[in-house]
Amino acid sequence: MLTTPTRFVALRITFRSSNKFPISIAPFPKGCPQKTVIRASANLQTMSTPAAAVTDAGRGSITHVIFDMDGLLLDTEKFYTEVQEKILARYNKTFDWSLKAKMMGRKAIEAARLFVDESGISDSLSAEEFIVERESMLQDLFPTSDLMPGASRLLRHLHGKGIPICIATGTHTRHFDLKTQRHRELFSLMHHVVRGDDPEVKQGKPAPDGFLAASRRFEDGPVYPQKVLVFEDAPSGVQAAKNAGMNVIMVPDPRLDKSYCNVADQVLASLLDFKPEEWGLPSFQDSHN
Ligand SMILES: O=P(O)(O)OC[C@H](O)CO
Ligand SMILES: [Mg+2]
Repeated sequence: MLTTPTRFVALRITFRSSNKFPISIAPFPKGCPQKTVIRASANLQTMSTPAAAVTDAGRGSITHVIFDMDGLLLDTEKFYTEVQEKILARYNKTFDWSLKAKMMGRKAIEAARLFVDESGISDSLSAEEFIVERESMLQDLFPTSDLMPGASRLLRHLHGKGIPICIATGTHTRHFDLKTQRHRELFSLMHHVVRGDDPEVKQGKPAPDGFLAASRRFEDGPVYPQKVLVFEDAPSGVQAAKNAGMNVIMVPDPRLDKSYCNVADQVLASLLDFKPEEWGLPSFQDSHN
């Protein structure tokens, strides 16, 4: 009989080798064996992964960079959390980070279905009703969005060095416009933006659609996946980048269970910790310290 950790290992290997993406991502149990970590692992408490832990696959050969937006460039995940906590409180339930981890990064309707189903309120509130209800609250919050630490420095650096950059976000166009309205100049540095309601994004993250569309739209695209570096904060987004065959750096919220960090090639506590030269990109001239 298989032990629980071994069962997780078997699922993991089947999943990766078949190149399929899951509908939902189950976390590894805490303390999963080191051998299940196919790429670099990192403990969120220990900040950035040592350079030696970065795999060789795309290292030194990155030519293009794709950014996630919510929770990575913009501090917007807190708005979703706040609103969802309020809604669940009405049903005497709490919104926890295991549900948050599954929802983040996904298209709105996909996240909404997870929310009502997994919190057990689907008999009282449909996914569609949930979206309508949270919308009025989010509309007021999104225009106040702040940048995440290091986002401006990194985007300006890569753009200034001529590295093509773009965004692949699960957010639809109307929310994108609200969230970025205070940051138009910075976001204008992007070569292009692929949003969740883009016709080429048939399925949201963890499907690779958004990242593959983003790769195709570079001037010299489609770019060979191993030459692309993706920055993500969400488990579904990290998996989407891997499903697209790309390199991925995860910058997770520290409250996210560390078991979600095993898929990324590198895990950083902040964009400020990124060292471009580890990936063959021009190094920063400044120091953030
Ligand atoms: O993290 P993003 O940018 O793909 O956005 C996804 C949702 O809008 C928020 O989780
Ligand atoms: Mg995100």
